[in-house]
Amino acid sequence: MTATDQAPASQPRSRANLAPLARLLPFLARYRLMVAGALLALVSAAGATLALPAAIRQMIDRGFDGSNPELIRPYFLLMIAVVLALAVASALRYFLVMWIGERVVADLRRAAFDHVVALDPGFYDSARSGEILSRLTADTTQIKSAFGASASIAMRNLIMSLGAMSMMVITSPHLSLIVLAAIPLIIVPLIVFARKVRQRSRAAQDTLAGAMAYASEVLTNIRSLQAFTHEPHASRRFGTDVEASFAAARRMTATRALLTALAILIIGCSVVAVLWIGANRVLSGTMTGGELGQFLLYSVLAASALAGLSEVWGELSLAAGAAERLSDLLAIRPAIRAPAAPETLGSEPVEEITFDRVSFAYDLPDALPAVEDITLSIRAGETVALVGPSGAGKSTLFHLLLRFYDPTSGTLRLNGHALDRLDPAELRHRIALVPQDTAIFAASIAENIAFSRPEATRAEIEAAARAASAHEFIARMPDGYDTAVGERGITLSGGQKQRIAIARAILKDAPILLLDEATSALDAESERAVQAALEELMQGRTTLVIAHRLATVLKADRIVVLERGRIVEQGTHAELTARGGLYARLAKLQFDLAQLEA
Ligand SMILES: Nc1ncnc2c1ncn2[C@@H]1O[C@H](COP(=O)(O)OP(=O)(O)OP(=O)(O)O)[C@@H](O)[C@H]1O
Repeated sequence: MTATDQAPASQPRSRANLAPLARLLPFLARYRLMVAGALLALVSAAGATLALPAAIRQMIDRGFDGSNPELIRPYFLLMIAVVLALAVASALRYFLVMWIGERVVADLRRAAFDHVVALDPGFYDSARSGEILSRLTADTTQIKSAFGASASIAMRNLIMSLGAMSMMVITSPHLSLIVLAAIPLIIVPLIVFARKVRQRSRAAQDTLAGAMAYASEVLTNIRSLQAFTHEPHASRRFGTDVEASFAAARRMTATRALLTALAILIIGCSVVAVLWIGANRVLSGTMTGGELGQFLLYSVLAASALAGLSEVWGELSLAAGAAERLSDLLAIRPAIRAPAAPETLGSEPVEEITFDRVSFAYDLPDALPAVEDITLSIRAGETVALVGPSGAGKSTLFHLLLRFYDPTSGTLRLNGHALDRLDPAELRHRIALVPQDTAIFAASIAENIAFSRPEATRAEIEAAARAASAHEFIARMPDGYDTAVGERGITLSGGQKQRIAIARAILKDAPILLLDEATSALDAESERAVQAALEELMQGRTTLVIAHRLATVLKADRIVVLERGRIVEQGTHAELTARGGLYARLAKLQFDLAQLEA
């Protein structure tokens, strides 16, 4: 699966109803006071806006009849007071609502991140990490606008449209009837057009997301790209995607422009019609000029509030889609959890690791067991080498020991405690893993080593690096331990990365060591440095090693040979070679070369 395949799926989906937004109410409930303040500001601003036309009417009807110019003054003063209230309430509303939006989304991002990093590796076997990332970014941003700006606009427009329409009826029931009859004429075409705009904007977004996913894939693999001089092809492909997204955006903009023209035309014609009918009523003396002015202002307010509502509806429905996906993610329970009352290892030293008839199959349709009926006991301080063809189940044994998965049947124990009776964190504290591919983060060398123990002092980090034969190459770097290494350690060689991983494990100083030897060949000097570092690391620890090097196998106390998930042979190098079984064949094939090199 490529990032390109993921992109459209990771776009926020819109929802016909807004119910999923309610699932995020607990996040909002923490800030009740701010919400109450925002509502108060909202209602005050709407009230002030609705008071203006009434003040204007008084001004026209009383002030302009020419009998007493003095009468006009209090109305101007009143209007200034109303404008002042409007300004203060609007600013407050903006600040509070935006604050709530930003706060809720910050909480949501933290909750979602904490949640996804705690999910078990089994979840990530089937999940798309691109999609999870987009939930953390795109979906939360969508929700921010819903809880922030859009919610505020929607509520203001709802209150304004209801208020303005009520005031219209109060001002002139007769004219209101005419307007009410015209409302469907205005709204239906607008809704149809708005839907079209929404569809087109989705299409534009999806095309762009595809282009961006492709760009990110290209940048991640920039070296392969340039090695294969693939740049012109990549530029063409990206160019085509960007042009397609431009075309989609152009279509959306054209529809939107048409929608604007239509809206102005329909609303304008309705206002002129009302004005014409109203003017006739003023001329015939059944209505005052002020009344007509007031009515017109209310109808303009109501119309713009309704138009605003239809605009934010799209925004809110996108947010509802985002909220649904995010709350689904938050509702996933990790398969691996600490039991309610975990047994504890306390300060017990590691005495024995046992696999008791352990079988396990990955959660895939029709998956064969990755390991089957494994019975194995490893004593404290012992070094056991796991050997076997690719896919034999060696890494799976590591996954089970780290309790990334629970076995399908059988039990793993540490000092007699079944692993699922322990808190996974306590178990993992006792294990140091040196994987084949070292995860290097975009940070300094020191921070990368301290990954296994972030509170370690510089002296401890340096001691670990020395023990891992890494100090020399680090000291030669421009800023020593403070040298920043690129994302995924692009500036480090294979052997250097391995020694960083070993330094990490030394710093962790855990009693159990799981070592997945790297298969990639190193030059003789790096090889010796790594080997020396490993020997230092294995000192006094209970070690399980997936062995690819003859030197490692020769030093192991015991070799366990796996084939298709089962243990087929066990013994020392000499015993197993003498037996002439799978190990003898593998050793001949794999290690002859190594011996030649040595
Ligand atoms: N995350 C996973 N999801 C599904 N199946 C998996 C997963 N990891 C491994 N498998 C399958 O389980 C079996 C055992 O794999 P495992 O990685 O344990 O073998 P291995 O002996 O470590 O191989 P190698 O030496 O190539 O790393 C294989 O058939 C593999 O396809």
